Amino acid sequence: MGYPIMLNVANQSVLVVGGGKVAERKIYGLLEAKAKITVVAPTITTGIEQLVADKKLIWRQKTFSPDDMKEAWIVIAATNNRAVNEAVAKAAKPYQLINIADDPERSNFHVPAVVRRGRLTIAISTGGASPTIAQQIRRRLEELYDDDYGRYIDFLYECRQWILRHVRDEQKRKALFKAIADESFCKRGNWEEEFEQLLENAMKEEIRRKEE
Ligand SMILES: C[C@@]1(CC(=O)O)C2=NC(=C\c3[nH]c(c(CCC(=O)O)c3CC(=O)O)Cc3[nH]c(c(CC(=O)O)c3CCC(=O)O)/C=C3\N/C(=C\2)[C@@H](CCC(=O)O)[C@]3(C)CC(=O)O)/[C@H]1CCC(=O)O
Ligand SMILES: NC(=O)c1ccc[n+]([C@@H]2O[C@H](COP(=O)([O-])OP(=O)(O)OC[C@H]3O[C@@H](n4cnc5c(N)ncnc54)[C@H](O)[C@@H]3O)[C@@H](O)[C@H]2O)c1
Repeated sequence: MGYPIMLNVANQSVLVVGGGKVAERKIYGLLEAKAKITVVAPTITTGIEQLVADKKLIWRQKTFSPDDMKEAWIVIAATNNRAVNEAVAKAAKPYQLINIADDPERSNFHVPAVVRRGRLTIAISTGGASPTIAQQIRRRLEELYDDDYGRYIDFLYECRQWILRHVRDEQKRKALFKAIADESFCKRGNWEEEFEQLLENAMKEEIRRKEE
């Protein structure tokens, strides 16, 4: 059973061995997370070519050699050659994070299907049982949690920061966090106005208590 974590890969070196369809898909996910990507492959897809032209990553046009792995924190082997993918697995140091596209057993992490909505991230893994099912579940969740929901999550983030900075009373904080995370609050849709109203009521109470 995998241990799920959210990895901060911003500005970290990632090596992708292979430049085909699978490599391209993983690269898009890595770029979203702002990783510093090097691709080693004799040929690349037109999608990856475009990323090279836009200076989003570095392409070394060559076949893999173990030296390519020196700087990398994360290594993804996605060539169409089993022996090459195996050579990548063999060259990995114990502290490197490694994903072998055709050999989950030799990988020390798997890539889940992902839904992103603002600050919300939902990752789906079937533990190697069926990537196709992971994709199906992603599509269902994408319908359930639409872009509007992402805006709501980002609104909650702003509120939370404000509350943490300005509301001292712990009970009051908790009550506010709970109120804005309520399903009916989300559904009514007047988030800003209702939040202000909630704050006003909370502050009134504070003033009244001070006067007593
Ligand atoms: C979720 C997703 C993320 C991503 O890759 O970004 C992902 N695979 C996706 C799609 C997909 N993969 C495959 C198909 C073709 C249909 C089919 O075979 O079912 C499709 C569908 C398609 O392409 O449409 C084939 C396949 N995949 C693996 C093997 C090797 C093996 O199992 O031995 C083979 C056979 C290769 C062969 O036969 O040669 C292995 C892995 N694929 C994983 C992740 C990891 C386990 C995740 C989990 O268990 O949930 C794991 C272990 C390693 C890894 O790569 O991290 C992404 C969907 C993203 C999305 O749409 O949201
Ligand atoms: N994990 C997954 O999600 C998933 C999904 C489908 C397929 N697969 C597996 O992933 C692998 C790649 O599939 P694909 O469809 O992207 O293949 P592809 O044929 O589209 O691309 C293969 C890439 O590997 C490169 N390559 C070949 N030899 C190389 C070497 N010695 N050094 C560096 N690069 C080299 C090629 O230049 C090409 O860019 C296959 O083994 C396939 O079984 C995995």
